[in-house]
Amino acid sequence: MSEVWTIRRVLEWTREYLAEKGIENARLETEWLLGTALGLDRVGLYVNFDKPLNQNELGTIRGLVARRAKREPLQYILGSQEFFGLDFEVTPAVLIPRHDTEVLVEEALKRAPAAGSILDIGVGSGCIAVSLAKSLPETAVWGVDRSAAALALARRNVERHGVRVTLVEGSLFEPLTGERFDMIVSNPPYIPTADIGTLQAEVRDAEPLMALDGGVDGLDFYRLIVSGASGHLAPRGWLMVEVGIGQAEAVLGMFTRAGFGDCFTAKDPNGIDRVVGGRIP
Ligand SMILES: C[S@@+](CC[C@H](N)C(=O)[O-])C[C@H]1O[C@@H](n2cnc3c(N)ncnc32)[C@H](O)[C@@H]1O
Repeated sequence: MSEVWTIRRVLEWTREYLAEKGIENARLETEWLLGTALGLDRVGLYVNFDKPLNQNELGTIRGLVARRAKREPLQYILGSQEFFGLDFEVTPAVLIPRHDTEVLVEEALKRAPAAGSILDIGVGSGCIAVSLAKSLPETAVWGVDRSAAALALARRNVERHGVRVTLVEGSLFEPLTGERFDMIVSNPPYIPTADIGTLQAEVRDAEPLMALDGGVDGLDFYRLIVSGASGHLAPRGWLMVEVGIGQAEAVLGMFTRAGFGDCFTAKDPNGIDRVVGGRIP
């Protein structure tokens, strides 16, 4: 006799299965996965609790749940992540936007000229550049990344949100000869190479190494960005970067030694110094 799999039954079974696999928010994640597979929001799932699912629907759900059980990040499976109130497409070509990075956008918006120019180094999904372009429609926003696959996705996110961002491929300032900006922002790779193996499986095995590895002490990109920025900033131009836990002091030291003034740090919602900034004289 074939069993009847209702939404309620699949929800319960999947929640238990994912919890056994060590997924922390198994109930919530189950709802997201089923909702995506069935094209329903949370309320839609609940009002259809007793609806039996057909073989096609069960097959789709099985595929998504198997991916999550193998610790693929939920955002890659769902194909999106919210950042600064906007929905971004994400694929394994890019780092999943983190809410901590919103502090960098907030600090940039406090200081950005209304109609200037901003460069985002390591644009990835485009979450920072698109958020800035959305809030500053008169500003020329640029994004650079070494990854062609990341840039292709950033381009889709730029189009999705109807903004204008100039995207260029290359390493750091290399494709930007002769260009100067009123502000440079960056969330560069900052994990020390030796720590990458100790990261959560979802990050270590699924997110691009090129987005994570910051060299032996994690600070390689800050050295390169701080030393190169003055050649690409307009007078009084700001540089601001996201930093990892415990890196703010070292990065602030690089800013002051390089002659940046009005230096500051800003904390994320957990009270961790997350942004370092300053401007050239
Ligand atoms: C930590 S991710 C940040 C992505 C996105 N800006 C965000 O905040 O979610 C760093 C990005 O820097 C890019 N990247 C790594 N090395 C680079 C380089 N030498 N030049 C330009 N971009 C680089 C990676 O491809 C990745 O997209």
